[in-house]
Amino acid sequence: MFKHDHSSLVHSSRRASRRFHRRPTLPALASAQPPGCLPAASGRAQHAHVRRFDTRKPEATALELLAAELRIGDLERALSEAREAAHTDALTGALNRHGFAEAYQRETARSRRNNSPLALALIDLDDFKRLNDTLGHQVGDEALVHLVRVMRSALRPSDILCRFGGEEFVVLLPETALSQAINAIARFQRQLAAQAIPGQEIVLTFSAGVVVQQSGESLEQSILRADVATYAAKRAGKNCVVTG
Ligand SMILES: Nc1nc2c(ncn2[C@@H]2O[C@H](COP(=O)(O)OP(=O)(O)OP(=O)(O)O)[C@@H](O)[C@H]2O)c(=O)[nH]1
Repeated sequence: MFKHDHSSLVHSSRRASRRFHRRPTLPALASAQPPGCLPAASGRAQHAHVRRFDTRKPEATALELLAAELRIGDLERALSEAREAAHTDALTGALNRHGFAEAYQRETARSRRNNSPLALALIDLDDFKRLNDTLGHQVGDEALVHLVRVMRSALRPSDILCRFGGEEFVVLLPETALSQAINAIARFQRQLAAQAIPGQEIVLTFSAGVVVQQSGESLEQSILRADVATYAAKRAGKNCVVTG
């Protein structure tokens, strides 16, 4: 009986000790007591508490650091996705106006620094309203995606492509003189004519106005000249390139 009582005391003491050591190892964040404050228990418990603080704190810190690093990684990914979304047209993946404005600043600065020509083309799909009206907006959207895909494959990787609005796109061609820009856009025209919209038997055509940025000219002024040239291309019967 006595022996039994003794062993049960030992067992209950060991169980208490195991329970104690199984407690969470990140206590400082959630504890009602300030760090280092000893519980109102026996001297034995106080001793255990001090030991727990001394030996487990480095472990807790490593876990906290790891959790913080993972969280920072998540936040960086979310930030990069938000930045991308703010600069990109959701339908086609081309830059939107905001993204284009940034790219334009970068390219005009480079063009000035290197004294190299910077060409700009305004591209406006022909009879897009008719396509929407006859085949529906869904096919109209697919046509826009198709246009951007073909344009990407036809142009240089360094050329910058922006959906300016609706069925109107702007392409910035760095280090490109006027005659080279006309050739590039005409090549794109030929490639587009050779590829129907996937699942449809329709090819797209567009009218384009091409300019080279003049010294001291703003983006708005370049776009206006390109717009006048595009309008001239429409009046000339569409599916052609006019310079401004
Ligand atoms: N499917 C689709 N259609 C769009 C989108 N944005 C604009 N449009 C349509 O594009 C059409 C543009 O019509 P218009 O400005 O008359 O131009 P167009 O029919 O191409 O005529 P031209 O430029 O003279 O050849 C309108 O019907 C718009 O609704 C879009 O994101 N998706």
